[in-house]
Amino acid sequence: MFDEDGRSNAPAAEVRTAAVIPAAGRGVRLGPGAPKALRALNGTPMLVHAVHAMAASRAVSLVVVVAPPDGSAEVKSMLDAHALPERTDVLVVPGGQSRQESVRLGLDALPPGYDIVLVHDAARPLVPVDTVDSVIEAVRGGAPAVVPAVPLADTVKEVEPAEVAGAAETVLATPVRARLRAVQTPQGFDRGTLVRAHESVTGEVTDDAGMVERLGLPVVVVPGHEEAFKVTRPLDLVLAEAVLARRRLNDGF
Ligand SMILES: Nc1ccn([C@@H]2O[C@H](COP(=O)(O)OP(=O)(O)OP(=O)(O)O)[C@@H](O)[C@H]2O)c(=O)n1
Ligand SMILES: C[C@](O)(CO)[C@H](O)COP(=O)(O)O
Repeated sequence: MFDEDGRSNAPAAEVRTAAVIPAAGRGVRLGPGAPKALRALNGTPMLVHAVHAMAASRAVSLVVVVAPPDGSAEVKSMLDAHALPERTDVLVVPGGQSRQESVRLGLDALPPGYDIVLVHDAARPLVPVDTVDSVIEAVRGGAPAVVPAVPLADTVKEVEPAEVAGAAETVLATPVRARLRAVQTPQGFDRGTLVRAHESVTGEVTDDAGMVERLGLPVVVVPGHEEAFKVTRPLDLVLAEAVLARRRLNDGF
């Protein structure tokens, strides 16, 4: 669908979209307990919220869940207990040792016929459907890679990391905050571009769009959303449940 320079050469209307959800992480920063994606938010596993957030978009017709290595059966029964719209199929595959490996395993399991791929953290269970749709729309519009992002509230410093744990760090620089963005998921891709990135880019990367950047292709930014935050530390669980409570109030029940 895209040539080597990232230019689109397919009509948008024929394109089908799948979402890959890496959910195989432990959640070390969240503390002891079940793998993070399987932990409950208001009684429903975080992963189930994330799958439903993808399925809320009418454009998404397949969700590939990348489960904790020994957790595929548990994930399947969790998903069976929470019906998805009829238009949405689900596949569950076991994950790997790193997020990058888990995403690649999800991509390997994608059947033909899906030309746009979203990659969405199970750890961002509350992303609103409008954000998902903006990402898809930008890929349909011709971008090889799209990220949702929000401006930063804090000033950011680049530091020289301490050589010994606990020692003071020193500041090297203060990047201009107005040029910085905190990047969220789902990140959206032309499938061929994402597969090529995963085949050819090695070394440490913290997101999929970063791999596309290394191919020298443009990554387009669309507005993210404050509710698309990543559940990483214990306080994030409290915040996520508060967001769900606010949504229930706004929905009138
Ligand atoms: N081997 C891994 C590691 C991470 N992930 C997924 O990647 C997403 C973002 O990762 P992160 O929030 O860092 O999750 P964890 O790796 O579980 O967290 P931690 O670093 O605290 O252990 C999560 O949905 C997580 O399940 C994955 O599928 N496979
Ligand atoms: C992909 C990501 O959510 C974009 O912000 C983030 O980089 C994942 O980082 P993590 O350390 O694997 O949580």
